[in-house]
Amino acid sequence: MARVLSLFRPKPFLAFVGRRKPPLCKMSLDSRAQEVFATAVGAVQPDTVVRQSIERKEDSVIIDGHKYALKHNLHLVGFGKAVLGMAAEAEKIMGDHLVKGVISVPHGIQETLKQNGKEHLLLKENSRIKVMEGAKHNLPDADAQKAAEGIAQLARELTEKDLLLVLISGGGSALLPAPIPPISLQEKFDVTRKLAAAGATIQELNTVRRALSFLKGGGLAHCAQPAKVVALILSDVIGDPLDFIASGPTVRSDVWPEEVLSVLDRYKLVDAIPASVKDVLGRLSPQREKNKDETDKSENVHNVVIGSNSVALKCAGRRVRELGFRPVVLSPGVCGDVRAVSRLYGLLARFACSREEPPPEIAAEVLRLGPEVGVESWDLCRTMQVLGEGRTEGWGATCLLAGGEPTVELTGKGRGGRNQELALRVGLELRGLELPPKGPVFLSGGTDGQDGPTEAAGAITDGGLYEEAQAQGLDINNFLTNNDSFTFFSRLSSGQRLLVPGLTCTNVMDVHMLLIPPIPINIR
Ligand SMILES: Nc1ncnc2c1ncn2[C@@H]1O[C@H](COP(=O)(O)OP(=O)(O)OP(=O)(O)O)[C@@H](O)[C@H]1O
Ligand SMILES: O=C(O)[C@H](O)CO
Repeated sequence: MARVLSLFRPKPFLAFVGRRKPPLCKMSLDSRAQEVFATAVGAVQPDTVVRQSIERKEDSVIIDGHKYALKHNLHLVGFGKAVLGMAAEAEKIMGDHLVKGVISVPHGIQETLKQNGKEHLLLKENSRIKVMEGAKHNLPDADAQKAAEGIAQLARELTEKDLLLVLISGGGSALLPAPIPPISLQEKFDVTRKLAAAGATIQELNTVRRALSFLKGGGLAHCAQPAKVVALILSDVIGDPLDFIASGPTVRSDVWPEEVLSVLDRYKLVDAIPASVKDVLGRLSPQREKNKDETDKSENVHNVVIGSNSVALKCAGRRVRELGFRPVVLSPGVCGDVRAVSRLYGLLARFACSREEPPPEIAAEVLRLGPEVGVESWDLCRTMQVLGEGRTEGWGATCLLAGGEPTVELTGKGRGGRNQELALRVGLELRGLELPPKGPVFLSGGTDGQDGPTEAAGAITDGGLYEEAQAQGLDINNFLTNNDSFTFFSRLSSGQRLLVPGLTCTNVMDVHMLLIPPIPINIR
């Protein structure tokens, strides 16, 4: 254990923050990749995104171009993994105009933030916001349900003079459970757990959650009527769909029982659903009725995405330029099986490093993979154009940036995560792409700092991975078959390739990075 822990000292990741940096020419590609990752994560810190989205002007605030008068009428609720830091910042900005608040945040988060030296993300002692911790292991529980009740209660008490600020981030669904009776919390949990285990997407999961909950799918905004509602949202879903992030509690959405049943049917779960769920779906959905309510005024609700994977990639792109690379952002929506995604990055690296005009088969395969990995042909063509220019016109080093959330089909019982598995697979794809002095480097990291049930956020690899592993007696294929990427990277070179930023307090899915060094003149 002591050996494993020693791997997790946040070494190079934070090593550059607040210190004089080594000159660019002395920084390795790996160090630059870590620095860019740190910038991406820094851009979407909960306090930063809230500060950037609220402009305080005497007794009013401007949010996304809308002005709201402050008359000691502001109430605050929130739910999600990044919400504590968001709430702390919002309270600082709103001062004593904030009357009262309730937030539902992950179990143990306050203690964890203290231990990680992140006190600035905690509420002040005399805060008017009540913090309720729950949803241990990201699963809805009685504590989270109590918090959801507190949040609903606060919303119900509001009048037309009030303004409700709703802070939302990933993990919000589990932190705001409010099953529609007669469904019990356990029954609702069982349905979503079975769906998740069967491989349902977050859109499918949240379609079902919205149908079974009072507060999701616009239910919270409805409770707050006739008050004005402003929701600040840190997105952890590809494409930033307001109605799916945390199951859209402030976004009116119709619930169609047929749609919910078709999701359950797709995963062969219709027969397994309890009578209470059938009962709720069988009746005209309360949410559907509620959404037809004439008093539900949508102009009273304003939803704003204040942080996302795109925001993180944009800032990362600026840092990439400072670090001597030409940035190209492929897409913030990379998804699909990790094998297809690793193949894509391998092909793009081959395309960029090709000594001559790359064979047309490479571009053709890249374009064929597009739909499988959620990337438009247009984005693939644009990216290949930049990579091609880098090669033919001597642009120097290039850095491809992307984001999203690929999936891993679990076949083994090892310890790992999708970022570490992706990095491992890309390392194999890069084999043989050695350029003097070093070939392309690939980084994949979860912006929340935690990749699956491991202490790492991801890993950094290059084409030398296979030989390095062999020399140390590690059989890569065995580790891959067993989904044991964390054990692999922990053992390889004393864990040096692991990316271990520690708790980041935010979550905008994953960041991928392919750093391509300049192609030497003699092989261009
Ligand atoms: N041994 C493993 N190897 C590879 N991937 C794994 C392994 N174990 C779990 N995973 C993957 O990790 C993912 C869960 O990762 P994680 O806990 O980082 O959640 P997340 O999707 O980032 O959720 P959240 O947004 O709530 O943080 C699942 O997609 C699962 O398939
Ligand atoms: O809470 C949720 O539903 C997921 O994190 C997606 O936002």
